[in-house]
Amino acid sequence: MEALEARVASMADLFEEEKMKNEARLMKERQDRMRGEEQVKQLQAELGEQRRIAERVVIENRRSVEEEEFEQLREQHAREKRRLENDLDRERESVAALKATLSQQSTAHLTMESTHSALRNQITALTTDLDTHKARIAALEAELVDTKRSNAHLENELREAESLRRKLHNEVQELRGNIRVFARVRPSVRNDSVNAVAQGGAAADGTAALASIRYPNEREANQIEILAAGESATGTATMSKHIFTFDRVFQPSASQADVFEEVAHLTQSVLDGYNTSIFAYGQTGSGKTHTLEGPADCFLTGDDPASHQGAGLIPRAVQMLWGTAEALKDKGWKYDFEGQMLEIYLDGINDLLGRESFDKAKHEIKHDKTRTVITDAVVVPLVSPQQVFALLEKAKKRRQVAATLMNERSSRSHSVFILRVRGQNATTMECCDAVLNLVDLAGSERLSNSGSASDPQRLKEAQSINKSLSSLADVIAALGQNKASAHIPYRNSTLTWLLKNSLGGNSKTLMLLALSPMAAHQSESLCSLRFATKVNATHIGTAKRMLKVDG
Ligand SMILES: Nc1ncnc2c1ncn2[C@@H]1O[C@H](COP(=O)(O)OP(=O)(O)OP(=O)(O)O)[C@@H](O)[C@H]1O
Repeated sequence: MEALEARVASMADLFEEEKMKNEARLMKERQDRMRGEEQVKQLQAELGEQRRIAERVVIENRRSVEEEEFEQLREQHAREKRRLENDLDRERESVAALKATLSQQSTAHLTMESTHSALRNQITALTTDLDTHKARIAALEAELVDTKRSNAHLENELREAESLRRKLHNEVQELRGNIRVFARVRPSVRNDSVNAVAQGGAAADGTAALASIRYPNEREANQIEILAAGESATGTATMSKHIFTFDRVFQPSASQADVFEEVAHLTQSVLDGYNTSIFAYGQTGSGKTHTLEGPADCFLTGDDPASHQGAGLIPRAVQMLWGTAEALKDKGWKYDFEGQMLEIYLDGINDLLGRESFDKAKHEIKHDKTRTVITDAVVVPLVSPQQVFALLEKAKKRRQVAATLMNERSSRSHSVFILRVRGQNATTMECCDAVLNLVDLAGSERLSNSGSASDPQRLKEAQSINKSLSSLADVIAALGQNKASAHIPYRNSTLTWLLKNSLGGNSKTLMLLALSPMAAHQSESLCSLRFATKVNATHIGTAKRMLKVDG
């Protein structure tokens, strides 16, 4: 009990102690709270003060920003004002300009109105004119129809007249005999002076002396006269005059077109079925190739070498034959052409269109009644003048190759272009088959002038040329005897044997004698002129048309 009482007493002490501690703590807490509240009040007062300061700062900042903005706005307004003032000035100026334009345009408008009314009057007048013209055009159209009709009629008549002209030309040709000789004297060329200087025969001014040549019968243009210095039997110097008459003589001034004009009809007769041969004869350098072909690059002159003013007989004849064949289509004719290009050198044949660039084949010439065949030689169907020119150029190159290989042999070989023409007329059932030979003969100079004395190859060439040219003369002379039984020595040379079917009574022959104008060549010219005179004196009978009617 005592323990319990002691315990209660200690517990009461503890309780008292605890109570006192609590009160002390509560009092302390009250004190702390009172101190905190004071601090809070103080802080709140400070905070209020800070807020006021901050608000003042904010207000001041805002005011300064607003002042800046105000300043910017003021400047912007000032700028805007200036810009507007400028715009206003400009607008004022443009209004002033527009006012000026307006006043001009009003004036222009007034002018235009008066022009307009004048034009309207003009239109009325023109409309009246137009009506008149329309009526006139209608009348002219009617006239044109009439003219076309009468043109067609005239064209028909012209075609018939052309046929008649061709027939008459052939008849005249037949009456005059079928060998014609034309002589052509070439102008002096630069090479003449070069050669004369080289041979010491040039005049003091470096030019070569010209032969004394005259053309007595200007109107007929068929005579040439050469005045040659010589010696009498007693040794006195003499001057002899040699006059030669041919079918036509061309002076150095004659153009290629002038020469062709005279030869055109003859070449054209191949379309009528006449075998025709044209030989260019003369000494080396006398103008044979120039007359037949033209300048060196004559077949390379664009698409149409025949239109070149220097073009020779061959390109012109080819162009004309194709043109005429085309025109004759209206009359029912259809023509086929084929060609061969050969060279005769040392009496042998070289095929200039052969497969090899230098032909080594041995060719034989075979004849039947109308046709001549050269074995192993190329025959090319020809479809256009351009194709012919290309082949002629090829042949020319081949000849040059051979010439380079064989020392200028082109002057010492004959070149033969054979153009075979076959025609058929579906309306009349006529058909024809004829050949045009265009032959550039080798230089005709005599042995003494051919440089053959010192060179055996030259001697062989010169002998071969002489043989073939004299065979040609013999054949022509034999044909001139006009005897059915006469022996014609065609076989004496490859040239005459090749051309057998195109020489003689059945065909037309033209010898184009080329002559140099130079004094140094005068004696050769006289020889050529004498040869041509013999040919000209030959009268070969009537040419026969190689024409038959089918059915
Ligand atoms: N009518 C002419 N007009 C202008 N030049 C010409 C005329 N005839 C010839 N010639 C010129 O004279 C020179 C000799 O002519 P070309 O070559 O035709 O002679 P050629 O007789 O054929 O000679 P070759 O026997 O050597 O073949 C060439 O330069 C040629 O251009």
